[in-house]
Amino acid sequence: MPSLTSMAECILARAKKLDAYPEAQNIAYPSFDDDTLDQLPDELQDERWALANELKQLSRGAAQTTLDCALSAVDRRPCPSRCVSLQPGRHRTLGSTASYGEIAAASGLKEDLCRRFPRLGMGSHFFVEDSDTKRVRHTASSRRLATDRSFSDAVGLEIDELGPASSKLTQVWDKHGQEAGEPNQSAFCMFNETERLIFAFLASQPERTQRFGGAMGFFTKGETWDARQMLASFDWPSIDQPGAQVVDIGGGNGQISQYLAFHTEHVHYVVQDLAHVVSQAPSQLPGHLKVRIEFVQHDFFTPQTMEPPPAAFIMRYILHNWAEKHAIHILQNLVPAMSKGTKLLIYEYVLPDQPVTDLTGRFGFQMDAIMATIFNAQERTAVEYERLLKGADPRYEVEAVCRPEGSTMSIIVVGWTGSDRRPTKDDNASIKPKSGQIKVQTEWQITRN
Ligand SMILES: C[S@@+](CC[C@H](N)C(=O)[O-])C[C@H]1O[C@@H](n2cnc3c(N)ncnc32)[C@H](O)[C@@H]1O
Repeated sequence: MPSLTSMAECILARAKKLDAYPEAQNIAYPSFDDDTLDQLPDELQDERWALANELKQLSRGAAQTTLDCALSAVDRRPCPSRCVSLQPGRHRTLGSTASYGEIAAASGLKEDLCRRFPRLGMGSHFFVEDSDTKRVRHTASSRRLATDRSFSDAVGLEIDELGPASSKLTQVWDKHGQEAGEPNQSAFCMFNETERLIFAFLASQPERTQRFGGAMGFFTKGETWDARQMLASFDWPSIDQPGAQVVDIGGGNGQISQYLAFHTEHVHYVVQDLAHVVSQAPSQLPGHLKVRIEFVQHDFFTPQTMEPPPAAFIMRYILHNWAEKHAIHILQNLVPAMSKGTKLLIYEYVLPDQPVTDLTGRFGFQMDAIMATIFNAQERTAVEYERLLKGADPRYEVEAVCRPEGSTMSIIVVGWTGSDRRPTKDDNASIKPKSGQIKVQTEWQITRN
Protein backbone atom coordinates (compact mmCIF):
# COMPACT_ATOMS: atom_id res chain seq x y z
CA MET A 1 0.00 0.00 0.00
CA PRO A 2 1.40 3.44 -0.81
CA SER A 3 1.94 5.93 2.01
CA LEU A 4 -0.93 8.21 3.01
CA THR A 5 1.09 11.12 1.68
CA SER A 6 1.53 9.62 -1.76
CA MET A 7 -2.16 8.72 -1.83
CA ALA A 8 -2.95 12.32 -0.94
CA GLU A 9 -0.73 13.46 -3.82
CA CYS A 10 -2.69 11.20 -6.12
CA ILE A 11 -5.88 12.76 -4.80
CA LEU A 12 -4.45 16.20 -5.50
CA ALA A 13 -3.85 15.28 -9.13
CA ARG A 14 -7.40 13.92 -9.42
CA ALA A 15 -8.87 16.93 -7.64
CA LYS A 16 -7.16 19.24 -10.14
CA LYS A 17 -8.70 17.28 -13.01
CA LEU A 18 -12.13 17.49 -11.40
CA ASP A 19 -11.80 21.16 -10.49
CA ALA A 20 -11.10 21.89 -14.14
CA TYR A 21 -14.69 20.93 -14.90
CA PRO A 22 -16.56 23.58 -12.82
CA GLU A 23 -13.88 26.07 -13.83
CA ALA A 24 -14.48 25.38 -17.52
CA GLN A 25 -18.25 25.46 -17.03
CA ASN A 26 -18.05 28.58 -14.90
CA ILE A 27 -20.03 26.97 -12.10
CA ALA A 28 -19.33 26.67 -8.37
CA TYR A 29 -17.15 23.96 -6.85
CA PRO A 30 -19.24 21.15 -5.31
CA SER A 31 -20.52 21.47 -1.76
CA PHE A 32 -22.95 19.56 0.45
CA ASP A 33 -25.54 22.14 -0.55
CA ASP A 34 -25.01 21.99 -4.25
CA ASP A 35 -23.53 18.99 -6.03
CA THR A 36 -22.24 20.87 -9.04
CA LEU A 37 -20.23 17.83 -10.23
CA ASP A 38 -23.48 15.94 -10.71
CA GLN A 39 -23.42 16.43 -14.47
CA LEU A 40 -19.81 15.32 -14.89
CA PRO A 41 -19.16 13.51 -18.14
CA ASP A 42 -19.13 9.75 -17.63
CA GLU A 43 -15.39 9.45 -18.20
CA LEU A 44 -14.78 11.65 -15.14
CA GLN A 45 -17.23 9.85 -12.86
CA ASP A 46 -14.74 7.14 -11.99
CA GLU A 47 -12.15 9.81 -11.17
CA ARG A 48 -14.61 11.34 -8.80
CA TRP A 49 -15.46 8.04 -7.19
CA ALA A 50 -11.80 7.20 -6.76
CA LEU A 51 -10.93 10.68 -5.52
CA ALA A 52 -10.56 9.85 -1.86
CA ASN A 53 -12.26 6.52 -1.46
CA GLU A 54 -9.30 4.53 -0.23
CA LEU A 55 -7.83 7.33 1.83
CA LYS A 56 -11.21 7.81 3.48
CA GLN A 57 -11.38 4.14 4.41
CA LEU A 58 -7.82 4.11 5.70
CA SER A 59 -8.37 7.24 7.73
CA ARG A 60 -11.48 5.80 9.36
CA GLY A 61 -9.77 2.52 10.14
CA ALA A 62 -10.82 -1.07 9.57
CA ALA A 63 -13.30 -1.40 12.42
CA GLN A 64 -15.08 1.90 11.81
CA THR A 65 -15.31 1.32 8.06
CA THR A 66 -16.90 -2.07 8.70
CA LEU A 67 -19.29 -0.62 11.25
CA ASP A 68 -20.19 2.22 8.88
CA CYS A 69 -21.02 -0.33 6.23
CA ALA A 70 -23.10 -2.45 8.61
CA LEU A 71 -24.87 0.56 10.06
CA SER A 72 -25.64 2.22 6.76
CA ALA A 73 -29.07 0.56 6.57
CA VAL A 74 -29.96 1.80 10.06
CA ASP A 75 -28.44 5.15 9.27
CA ARG A 76 -30.32 5.80 6.07
CA ARG A 77 -33.48 3.77 6.09
CA PRO A 78 -35.78 5.67 8.44
CA CYS A 79 -34.46 8.97 7.34
CA PRO A 80 -35.21 9.29 3.64
CA SER A 81 -37.95 6.79 3.31
CA ARG A 82 -40.14 8.02 6.11
CA CYS A 83 -39.61 11.70 6.58
CA VAL A 84 -39.72 14.01 3.65
CA SER A 85 -37.86 12.83 0.70
CA LEU A 86 -39.06 9.67 -0.91
CA GLN A 87 -42.40 11.05 -1.92
CA PRO A 88 -41.55 14.13 -3.93
CA GLY A 89 -44.59 16.23 -4.45
CA ARG A 90 -46.27 14.90 -1.35
CA HIS A 91 -44.89 17.59 0.89
CA ARG A 92 -45.06 20.63 -1.32
CA THR A 93 -46.43 22.48 1.69
CA LEU A 94 -42.90 22.63 3.06
CA GLY A 95 -40.90 25.69 2.16
CA SER A 96 -37.17 25.94 1.59
CA THR A 97 -36.73 25.50 5.36
CA ALA A 98 -39.04 23.79 7.83
CA SER A 99 -39.32 23.33 11.56
CA TYR A 100 -39.56 19.83 12.93
CA GLY A 101 -43.20 20.58 13.75
CA GLU A 102 -43.93 21.53 10.13
CA ILE A 103 -42.24 18.35 8.89
CA ALA A 104 -44.36 16.36 11.34
CA ALA A 105 -47.55 18.01 10.14
CA ALA A 106 -46.65 17.40 6.49
CA SER A 107 -45.54 13.80 6.92
CA GLY A 108 -48.04 12.65 9.52
CA LEU A 109 -45.26 11.41 11.79
CA LYS A 110 -44.71 12.39 15.43
CA GLU A 111 -42.50 15.44 15.82
CA ASP A 112 -40.11 13.45 17.98
CA LEU A 113 -39.52 10.97 15.12
CA CYS A 114 -39.12 13.81 12.68
CA ARG A 115 -36.33 15.21 14.80
CA ARG A 116 -34.45 12.05 15.74
CA PHE A 117 -34.13 10.41 12.36
CA PRO A 118 -33.24 13.42 10.23
CA ARG A 119 -30.61 14.30 12.82
CA LEU A 120 -29.13 10.87 12.30
CA GLY A 121 -29.00 11.53 8.56
CA MET A 122 -27.42 14.93 9.12
CA GLY A 123 -24.27 13.13 10.24
CA SER A 124 -23.99 12.07 6.58
CA HIS A 125 -24.91 15.53 5.26
CA PHE A 126 -28.42 14.47 4.57
CA PHE A 127 -30.51 17.54 5.57
CA VAL A 128 -28.94 20.30 7.61
CA GLU A 129 -30.23 22.04 10.74
CA ASP A 130 -29.67 25.75 11.26
CA SER A 131 -28.00 26.07 14.66
CA ASP A 132 -29.88 29.28 15.58
CA THR A 133 -33.37 28.72 14.25
CA LYS A 134 -33.33 24.91 14.45
CA ARG A 135 -35.04 24.89 11.09
CA VAL A 136 -34.15 22.15 8.64
CA ARG A 137 -33.24 22.58 5.01
CA HIS A 138 -32.18 20.27 2.25
CA THR A 139 -28.63 19.40 1.33
CA ALA A 140 -27.78 18.31 -2.21
CA SER A 141 -28.44 14.66 -1.26
CA SER A 142 -31.82 15.12 0.40
CA ARG A 143 -32.91 17.65 -2.25
CA ARG A 144 -32.10 15.20 -5.05
CA LEU A 145 -34.27 12.59 -3.37
CA ALA A 146 -37.08 15.07 -2.98
CA THR A 147 -36.99 16.35 -6.55
CA ASP A 148 -35.77 13.54 -8.81
CA ARG A 149 -38.42 10.87 -9.02
CA SER A 150 -36.37 8.18 -10.74
CA PHE A 151 -33.52 8.72 -8.27
CA SER A 152 -35.85 8.37 -5.29
CA ASP A 153 -37.34 5.27 -6.97
CA ALA A 154 -33.83 3.78 -7.25
CA VAL A 155 -33.00 4.53 -3.62
CA GLY A 156 -36.42 3.34 -2.46
CA LEU A 157 -36.07 0.10 -4.40
CA GLU A 158 -32.73 -0.60 -2.77
CA ILE A 159 -33.79 0.35 0.73
CA ASP A 160 -37.28 -1.11 0.82
CA GLU A 161 -37.14 -4.05 -1.62
CA LEU A 162 -33.67 -5.30 -2.46
CA GLY A 163 -31.90 -4.75 0.86
CA PRO A 164 -34.49 -6.52 3.02
CA ALA A 165 -34.96 -9.30 0.45
CA SER A 166 -31.21 -9.94 0.19
CA SER A 167 -31.14 -10.71 3.92
CA LYS A 168 -32.86 -13.99 2.97
CA LEU A 169 -30.13 -15.18 0.61
CA THR A 170 -28.43 -17.53 3.05
CA GLN A 171 -31.78 -18.95 4.13
CA VAL A 172 -32.53 -19.69 0.46
CA TRP A 173 -29.23 -21.56 0.17
CA ASP A 174 -29.98 -23.49 3.37
CA LYS A 175 -33.47 -24.39 2.24
CA HIS A 176 -33.03 -24.97 -1.50
CA GLY A 177 -29.30 -25.64 -1.77
CA GLN A 178 -26.47 -23.45 -3.04
CA GLU A 179 -27.27 -24.46 -6.59
CA ALA A 180 -30.75 -22.99 -6.12
CA GLY A 181 -31.68 -21.74 -9.55
CA GLU A 182 -35.43 -21.49 -9.51
CA PRO A 183 -36.56 -17.89 -9.76
CA ASN A 184 -39.67 -18.63 -7.70
CA GLN A 185 -37.48 -19.80 -4.79
CA SER A 186 -35.45 -16.59 -4.64
CA ALA A 187 -34.70 -14.45 -1.60
CA PHE A 188 -37.17 -11.90 -3.01
CA CYS A 189 -39.88 -14.58 -3.08
CA MET A 190 -39.00 -15.82 0.40
CA PHE A 191 -39.03 -12.30 1.83
CA ASN A 192 -42.37 -11.51 0.21
CA GLU A 193 -43.80 -14.96 0.97
CA THR A 194 -44.73 -15.55 -2.65
CA GLU A 195 -43.87 -18.01 -5.39
CA ARG A 196 -44.67 -15.49 -8.07
CA LEU A 197 -41.82 -13.86 -9.95
CA ILE A 198 -41.11 -10.26 -9.14
CA PHE A 199 -42.93 -8.75 -12.15
CA ALA A 200 -46.08 -10.79 -11.64
CA PHE A 201 -45.95 -10.19 -7.90
CA LEU A 202 -45.53 -6.44 -8.24
CA ALA A 203 -48.12 -6.20 -11.01
CA SER A 204 -50.91 -6.22 -8.44
CA GLN A 205 -49.24 -3.33 -6.54
CA PRO A 206 -49.09 -0.32 -8.84
CA GLU A 207 -46.94 1.84 -6.51
CA ARG A 208 -44.23 -0.81 -6.24
CA THR A 209 -44.41 -1.54 -9.97
CA GLN A 210 -44.04 2.12 -10.75
CA ARG A 211 -41.09 2.44 -8.41
CA PHE A 212 -39.43 -0.59 -9.99
CA GLY A 213 -39.85 0.91 -13.47
CA GLY A 214 -38.56 4.30 -12.31
CA ALA A 215 -35.54 2.70 -10.68
CA MET A 216 -34.71 0.72 -13.86
CA GLY A 217 -34.94 3.97 -15.81
CA PHE A 218 -32.53 5.62 -13.41
CA PHE A 219 -30.02 2.77 -13.45
CA THR A 220 -29.94 2.52 -17.22
CA LYS A 221 -29.68 6.13 -18.22
CA GLY A 222 -26.43 7.72 -19.25
CA GLU A 223 -23.79 6.95 -21.78
CA THR A 224 -22.46 3.92 -19.95
CA TRP A 225 -25.67 2.06 -20.86
CA ASP A 226 -26.16 3.49 -24.27
CA ALA A 227 -27.61 1.35 -27.06
CA ARG A 228 -24.84 2.82 -29.20
CA GLN A 229 -22.62 0.11 -27.75
CA MET A 230 -24.67 -2.48 -29.60
CA LEU A 231 -24.04 -0.57 -32.79
CA ALA A 232 -20.34 -0.05 -32.12
CA SER A 233 -19.57 -3.66 -31.26
CA PHE A 234 -20.78 -5.38 -34.39
CA ASP A 235 -20.34 -4.96 -38.12
CA TRP A 236 -23.99 -4.17 -38.89
CA PRO A 237 -23.40 -3.28 -42.56
CA SER A 238 -22.29 -6.90 -43.07
CA ILE A 239 -25.84 -8.11 -42.42
CA ASP A 240 -27.81 -5.05 -43.50
CA GLN A 241 -29.10 -6.66 -46.71
CA PRO A 242 -32.62 -6.79 -48.15
CA GLY A 243 -34.44 -9.76 -46.61
CA ALA A 244 -32.18 -9.99 -43.54
CA GLN A 245 -33.93 -10.61 -40.25
CA VAL A 246 -32.75 -10.00 -36.69
CA VAL A 247 -34.62 -11.58 -33.80
CA ASP A 248 -34.71 -9.66 -30.52
CA ILE A 249 -35.32 -12.37 -27.93
CA GLY A 250 -37.31 -11.26 -24.89
CA GLY A 251 -37.16 -7.87 -26.55
CA GLY A 252 -39.81 -6.21 -24.37
CA ASN A 253 -41.13 -3.06 -26.01
CA GLY A 254 -38.48 -3.36 -28.72
CA GLN A 255 -36.27 -0.56 -27.42
CA ILE A 256 -33.03 -1.95 -28.81
CA SER A 257 -34.65 -3.01 -32.11
CA GLN A 258 -36.01 0.49 -32.55
CA TYR A 259 -32.57 1.92 -32.07
CA LEU A 260 -31.00 -0.54 -34.49
CA ALA A 261 -33.76 -0.06 -37.07
CA PHE A 262 -32.99 3.62 -37.03
CA HIS A 263 -29.33 2.89 -37.81
CA THR A 264 -29.77 0.18 -40.42
CA GLU A 265 -31.52 0.36 -43.73
CA HIS A 266 -32.86 -3.07 -44.66
CA VAL A 267 -32.90 -5.36 -41.64
CA HIS A 268 -36.33 -6.50 -40.50
CA TYR A 269 -36.57 -6.86 -36.71
CA VAL A 270 -38.68 -9.52 -35.04
CA VAL A 271 -39.22 -8.75 -31.37
CA GLN A 272 -40.22 -11.86 -29.47
CA ASP A 273 -41.69 -11.78 -25.98
CA LEU A 274 -44.51 -13.19 -23.88
CA ALA A 275 -48.13 -12.62 -24.90
CA HIS A 276 -48.90 -9.83 -22.44
CA VAL A 277 -45.85 -7.87 -23.63
CA VAL A 278 -46.32 -8.25 -27.39
CA SER A 279 -49.98 -7.33 -27.10
CA GLN A 280 -49.07 -3.91 -25.69
CA ALA A 281 -45.73 -3.11 -27.32
CA PRO A 282 -46.74 -2.30 -30.94
CA SER A 283 -48.87 0.64 -29.79
CA GLN A 284 -45.70 2.29 -28.44
CA LEU A 285 -43.89 1.96 -31.77
CA PRO A 286 -43.37 5.13 -33.83
CA GLY A 287 -45.42 4.84 -37.03
CA HIS A 288 -42.47 4.94 -39.43
CA LEU A 289 -40.90 1.86 -37.78
CA LYS A 290 -44.00 -0.32 -38.04
CA VAL A 291 -42.89 -1.81 -41.36
CA ARG A 292 -39.44 -2.64 -40.03
CA ILE A 293 -40.34 -4.07 -36.62
CA GLU A 294 -42.75 -6.86 -35.92
CA PHE A 295 -43.79 -8.22 -32.51
CA VAL A 296 -44.28 -11.96 -32.21
CA GLN A 297 -45.31 -14.00 -29.22
CA HIS A 298 -42.63 -16.55 -28.43
CA ASP A 299 -41.61 -18.22 -25.18
CA PHE A 300 -37.82 -18.55 -25.18
CA PHE A 301 -38.15 -21.86 -23.35
CA THR A 302 -39.48 -23.34 -26.58
CA PRO A 303 -37.44 -23.98 -29.77
CA GLN A 304 -37.07 -21.33 -32.45
CA THR A 305 -38.74 -22.33 -35.68
CA MET A 306 -37.64 -19.53 -37.99
CA GLU A 307 -37.11 -20.47 -41.59
CA PRO A 308 -34.88 -19.25 -43.17
CA PRO A 309 -32.54 -18.70 -40.20
CA PRO A 310 -32.15 -15.05 -39.16
CA ALA A 311 -28.93 -13.11 -39.70
CA ALA A 312 -28.65 -12.56 -35.96
CA PHE A 313 -30.28 -13.06 -32.61
CA ILE A 314 -30.03 -10.38 -29.95
CA MET A 315 -30.38 -11.02 -26.23
CA ARG A 316 -30.26 -7.95 -24.08
CA TYR A 317 -30.58 -8.38 -20.30
CA ILE A 318 -31.93 -11.90 -20.72
CA LEU A 319 -29.32 -14.42 -19.61
CA HIS A 320 -28.44 -12.60 -16.37
CA ASN A 321 -32.00 -13.22 -15.20
CA TRP A 322 -31.53 -16.97 -15.31
CA ALA A 323 -29.45 -19.56 -13.48
CA GLU A 324 -27.22 -21.82 -15.51
CA LYS A 325 -29.62 -24.65 -16.29
CA HIS A 326 -32.30 -22.26 -17.51
CA ALA A 327 -29.83 -20.11 -19.45
CA ILE A 328 -28.55 -23.26 -21.17
CA HIS A 329 -32.09 -24.20 -22.05
CA ILE A 330 -32.71 -20.75 -23.57
CA LEU A 331 -29.53 -21.02 -25.66
CA GLN A 332 -30.33 -24.55 -26.79
CA ASN A 333 -33.68 -23.37 -28.06
CA LEU A 334 -31.93 -21.16 -30.61
CA VAL A 335 -30.08 -24.09 -32.14
CA PRO A 336 -32.82 -25.17 -34.59
CA ALA A 337 -32.62 -21.72 -36.19
CA MET A 338 -28.83 -21.36 -36.18
CA SER A 339 -27.00 -21.56 -39.45
CA LYS A 340 -23.50 -20.82 -40.63
CA GLY A 341 -23.15 -17.06 -40.45
CA THR A 342 -25.90 -16.55 -37.88
CA LYS A 343 -24.66 -14.37 -35.04
CA LEU A 344 -25.85 -14.21 -31.47
CA LEU A 345 -25.26 -10.84 -29.81
CA ILE A 346 -25.48 -10.93 -26.03
CA TYR A 347 -25.65 -7.57 -24.26
CA GLU A 348 -24.90 -7.93 -20.57
CA TYR A 349 -22.51 -6.98 -17.82
CA VAL A 350 -19.46 -9.11 -18.15
CA LEU A 351 -17.85 -9.31 -14.75
CA PRO A 352 -14.09 -9.00 -14.48
CA ASP A 353 -12.52 -12.14 -13.05
CA GLN A 354 -11.09 -10.18 -10.15
CA PRO A 355 -12.34 -7.76 -7.52
CA VAL A 356 -12.55 -4.15 -8.63
CA THR A 357 -12.96 -0.85 -6.84
CA ASP A 358 -13.90 1.45 -9.71
CA LEU A 359 -17.47 2.69 -9.87
CA THR A 360 -18.60 1.02 -13.10
CA GLY A 361 -16.83 -2.25 -12.28
CA ARG A 362 -18.40 -2.43 -8.83
CA PHE A 363 -21.85 -1.93 -10.30
CA GLY A 364 -21.57 -5.26 -12.10
CA PHE A 365 -20.94 -7.02 -8.78
CA GLN A 366 -23.85 -5.16 -7.19
CA MET A 367 -26.08 -6.29 -10.06
CA ASP A 368 -24.80 -9.82 -9.53
CA ALA A 369 -26.06 -9.68 -5.93
CA ILE A 370 -29.35 -8.21 -7.12
CA MET A 371 -29.81 -10.97 -9.72
CA ALA A 372 -29.10 -13.55 -6.99
CA THR A 373 -31.65 -11.89 -4.71
CA ILE A 374 -34.44 -11.50 -7.23
CA PHE A 375 -34.06 -14.48 -9.52
CA ASN A 376 -31.52 -16.89 -8.02
CA ALA A 377 -29.52 -15.85 -11.08
CA GLN A 378 -26.22 -14.12 -11.71
CA GLU A 379 -23.93 -11.92 -13.76
CA ARG A 380 -21.08 -13.83 -15.39
CA THR A 381 -17.45 -13.45 -16.36
CA ALA A 382 -16.35 -13.87 -19.98
CA VAL A 383 -15.10 -17.35 -19.22
CA GLU A 384 -18.41 -18.25 -17.58
CA TYR A 385 -20.29 -17.02 -20.67
CA GLU A 386 -18.09 -19.12 -22.88
CA ARG A 387 -18.68 -22.14 -20.64
CA LEU A 388 -22.42 -21.50 -20.68
CA LEU A 389 -22.51 -21.30 -24.48
CA LYS A 390 -20.37 -24.41 -24.94
CA GLY A 391 -22.49 -26.21 -22.35
CA ALA A 392 -25.57 -25.35 -24.41
CA ASP A 393 -23.98 -26.41 -27.67
CA PRO A 394 -20.30 -26.81 -28.56
CA ARG A 395 -20.94 -25.22 -31.95
CA TYR A 396 -21.37 -21.82 -30.33
CA GLU A 397 -18.11 -19.93 -30.67
CA VAL A 398 -17.37 -16.69 -28.81
CA GLU A 399 -15.82 -14.40 -31.43
CA ALA A 400 -15.37 -11.27 -29.35
CA VAL A 401 -16.30 -9.69 -26.06
CA CYS A 402 -16.33 -5.95 -26.43
CA ARG A 403 -16.72 -3.39 -23.72
CA PRO A 404 -16.59 -0.01 -25.39
CA GLU A 405 -14.61 2.65 -23.56
CA GLY A 406 -16.55 4.13 -20.65
CA SER A 407 -19.31 1.55 -20.95
CA THR A 408 -20.73 -0.51 -18.11
CA MET A 409 -22.02 -3.09 -20.52
CA SER A 410 -20.37 -5.57 -22.85
CA ILE A 411 -21.43 -7.18 -26.10
CA ILE A 412 -20.53 -10.82 -26.62
CA VAL A 413 -20.45 -11.66 -30.31
CA VAL A 414 -21.12 -15.37 -30.77
CA GLY A 415 -20.75 -17.24 -34.05
CA TRP A 416 -22.05 -20.64 -35.09
CA THR A 417 -19.64 -23.28 -36.33
CA GLY A 418 -22.30 -25.81 -37.28
CA SER A 419 -23.33 -26.54 -40.82
CA ASP A 420 -25.98 -24.81 -42.90
CA ARG A 421 -28.40 -27.65 -42.58
CA ARG A 422 -30.50 -28.29 -39.53
CA PRO A 423 -28.31 -29.81 -36.81
CA THR A 424 -28.80 -33.41 -35.85
CA LYS A 425 -27.97 -35.43 -32.77
CA ASP A 426 -24.86 -36.70 -34.58
CA ASP A 427 -23.54 -33.14 -34.87
CA ASN A 428 -23.77 -32.82 -31.14
CA ALA A 429 -21.96 -36.08 -30.57
CA SER A 430 -19.07 -35.34 -32.92
CA ILE A 431 -18.15 -31.85 -31.78
CA LYS A 432 -16.34 -31.59 -28.48
CA PRO A 433 -16.17 -28.37 -26.49
CA LYS A 434 -12.88 -26.53 -26.69
CA SER A 435 -11.90 -24.90 -23.45
CA GLY A 436 -9.30 -22.48 -22.17
CA GLN A 437 -9.06 -20.68 -25.46
CA ILE A 438 -10.05 -17.19 -24.58
CA LYS A 439 -7.76 -14.54 -23.36
CA VAL A 440 -9.15 -11.48 -21.61
CA GLN A 441 -7.20 -8.38 -22.44
CA THR A 442 -6.98 -5.40 -20.16
CA GLU A 443 -9.09 -3.24 -22.45
CA TRP A 444 -11.86 -5.79 -22.08
CA GLN A 445 -11.60 -7.21 -25.53
CA ILE A 446 -11.44 -10.92 -25.74
CA THR A 447 -9.58 -12.50 -28.57
CA ARG A 448 -8.88 -16.05 -29.51
CA ASN A 449 -5.39 -17.47 -29.07
C1 LIG B 1 -35.01 -7.62 -18.35
S1 LIG B 1 -36.22 -7.59 -19.58
C2 LIG B 1 -35.27 -7.17 -21.01
C3 LIG B 1 -36.11 -6.54 -22.10
C4 LIG B 1 -35.35 -6.15 -23.38
N1 LIG B 1 -34.52 -7.23 -23.89
C5 LIG B 1 -34.53 -4.90 -23.15
O1 LIG B 1 -33.32 -5.00 -23.11
O2 LIG B 1 -35.11 -3.82 -23.01
C6 LIG B 1 -36.54 -9.31 -19.82
C7 LIG B 1 -37.59 -9.59 -20.86
O3 LIG B 1 -37.73 -11.01 -20.99
C8 LIG B 1 -39.10 -11.28 -21.21
N2 LIG B 1 -39.37 -12.69 -20.88
C9 LIG B 1 -39.39 -13.25 -19.65
N3 LIG B 1 -39.65 -14.58 -19.76
C10 LIG B 1 -39.80 -14.83 -21.09
C11 LIG B 1 -40.05 -16.03 -21.83
N4 LIG B 1 -40.20 -17.20 -21.23
N5 LIG B 1 -40.10 -15.93 -23.18
C12 LIG B 1 -39.93 -14.74 -23.80
N6 LIG B 1 -39.68 -13.58 -23.15
C13 LIG B 1 -39.62 -13.63 -21.81
C14 LIG B 1 -39.79 -10.31 -20.29
O4 LIG B 1 -41.16 -10.14 -20.63
C15 LIG B 1 -38.96 -9.05 -20.52
O5 LIG B 1 -39.45 -8.30 -21.59
